[in-house]
Amino acid sequence: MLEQEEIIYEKTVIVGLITQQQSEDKLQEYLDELEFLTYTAGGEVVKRFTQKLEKPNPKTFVGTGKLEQIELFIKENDVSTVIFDDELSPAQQNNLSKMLDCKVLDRTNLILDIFAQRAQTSYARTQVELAQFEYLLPRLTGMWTHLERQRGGIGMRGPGETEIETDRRIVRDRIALLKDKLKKIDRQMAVQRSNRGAMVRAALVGYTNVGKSTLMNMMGKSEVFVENKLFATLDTTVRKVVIKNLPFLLADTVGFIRKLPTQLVESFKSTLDEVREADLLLHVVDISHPDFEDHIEAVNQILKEIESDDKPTLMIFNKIDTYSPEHYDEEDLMQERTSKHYSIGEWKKTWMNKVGENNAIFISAVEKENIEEFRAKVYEAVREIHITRFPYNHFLYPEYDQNMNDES
Ligand SMILES: Nc1nc2c(ncn2[C@@H]2O[C@H](COP(=O)(O)OP(=O)(O)OP(=O)(O)O)[C@@H](O)[C@H]2O)c(=O)[nH]1
Ligand SMILES: [Mg+2]
Repeated sequence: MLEQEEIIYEKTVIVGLITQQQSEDKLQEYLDELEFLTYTAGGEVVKRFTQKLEKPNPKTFVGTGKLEQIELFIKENDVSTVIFDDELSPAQQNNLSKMLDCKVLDRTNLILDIFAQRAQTSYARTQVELAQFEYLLPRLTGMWTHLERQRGGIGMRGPGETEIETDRRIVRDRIALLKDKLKKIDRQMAVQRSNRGAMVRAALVGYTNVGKSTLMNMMGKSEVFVENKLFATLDTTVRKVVIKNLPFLLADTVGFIRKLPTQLVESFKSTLDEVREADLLLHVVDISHPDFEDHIEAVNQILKEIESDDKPTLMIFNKIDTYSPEHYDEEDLMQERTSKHYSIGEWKKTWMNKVGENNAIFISAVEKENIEEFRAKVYEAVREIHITRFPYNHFLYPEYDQNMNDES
């Protein structure tokens, strides 16, 4: 008999602020996401704490009263971890872990932790480790500042300082070593990429958990790890795909997220090279997610950061099978009709207007809805690039519907 592995989830509370830039609704969305991240990392959120503040308290992030509430709750409910929705400064992190006497994490921490948990290959592990050390380095300085203040400067220049200096040196050395290691792997990967010849290269990009790997499996008949958790994919997988005799390369890539730690974007640069060097992007969107438009924004922002925002792009709206608009009551004169009430048809019109009729596709990868249209539009987009690159074999690849019957 198979032994069932029991997963024990750590009891966790999450904390976020309502500020002028972050309305209550927005905060709840962020906290939903933070809760999903926590679950992915192995935590169970038992309570959310929120507070209205103009800006975070520089010492403790939340105000004193709120902190007392949190402390009490933690004691009474045996909570082991508190996670804050924004990046904490080294000082805040120190103060909070002392005062709350439990594990204190922030969003960056949590994401780094998930990446560390999920990194499979030595390449991914190296990239994550580098990001973790980059995150740690300024925090070692913070630890020192805190000791210095506590025990005073004079007479403290003994072992304390040496210790931290040593720690910092170790971390810096480690960072240099990891960067070196990555450089070597990068060179190998670049060679691999250049060996792939002149085939058109497409990359699946998008927010985490939208269905990129599911689509990849569907297209490439390959088995890529799919899971309803965040960041299932950390390594780029490239497969040769053939639609109607036209071969091209398709890459599945790491999912993006709002407030992605900068350390991660940097250390994952080489993974993201696959995106940077792609001829065509398939930007996958989970239309059933209430914040999908924010997700598109966040993805576009990261594409801009890696200088890939000007590539030909197909917008793939996935999971139409689970999309349901909010109910709109026409009798209710107080209620305004907004995009939350749009039908799939209305979204189609909106996006086709925005990006062009051929560049917006609405599908369900799981229920296999509209897959024929998806294949046709991807074929057309690849073909477009292909015939610009190889004008002489134009005739080999006719328009999609001219060879509909010739299944390949
Ligand atoms: N209902 C529904 N679920 C889907 C669809 N496509 C994918 N999913 C589910 O969405 C979840 C995430 O799918 P993945 O393919 O792992 O998503 P991903 O974009 O690769 O995620 P990361 O690698 O984490 O960035 C899985 O549980 C899939 O089964 C769809 O069309 N409809
Ligand atoms: Mg994936």
